[in-house]
Amino acid sequence: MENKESFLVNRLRSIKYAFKGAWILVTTEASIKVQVFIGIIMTGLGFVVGLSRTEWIIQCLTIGLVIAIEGINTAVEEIADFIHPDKHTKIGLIKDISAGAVFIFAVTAIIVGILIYFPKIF
Ligand SMILES: Nc1ncnc2c1ncn2[C@@H]1O[C@H](COP(=O)(O)OP(=O)(O)OP(=O)(O)O)[C@@H](O)[C@H]1O
Repeated sequence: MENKESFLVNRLRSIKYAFKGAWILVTTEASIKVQVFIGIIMTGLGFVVGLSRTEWIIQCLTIGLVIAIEGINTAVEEIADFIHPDKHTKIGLIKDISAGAVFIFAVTAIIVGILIYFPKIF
């Protein structure tokens, strides 16, 4: 019972830290703010055009993944700056690769958006 309680307390503490991290991202990171803003606009647009259940699922997943990957990119940048605050080609490469991963999914999200909205608008 004691183990079960400490497990639950630990899980709740992890959720608290995760909320704290999400709050830091949403309130301090310009790129995350932009993605959240786009997510809100797309959600509004979804109601306007009347997305199907499947389209809502795909849109929610896409918006969530864009923001989550952007968040991981921010964490990579923070680690890079922490372990090596000065300029270094390796740090530049690490940041470029991390930004590249964000870019790949951002392009994917645009393609998903075109596939969902193009037939509804045109
Ligand atoms: N310490 C460094 N050493 C070498 N190159 C760096 C370093 N820091 C940044 N760079 C180069 O500058 C680019 C931008 O880095 P930066 O940390 O400013 O990211 P950013 O995309 O501007 O971040 P944000 O998403 O916070 O705006 C990197 O992708 C990398 O090419």
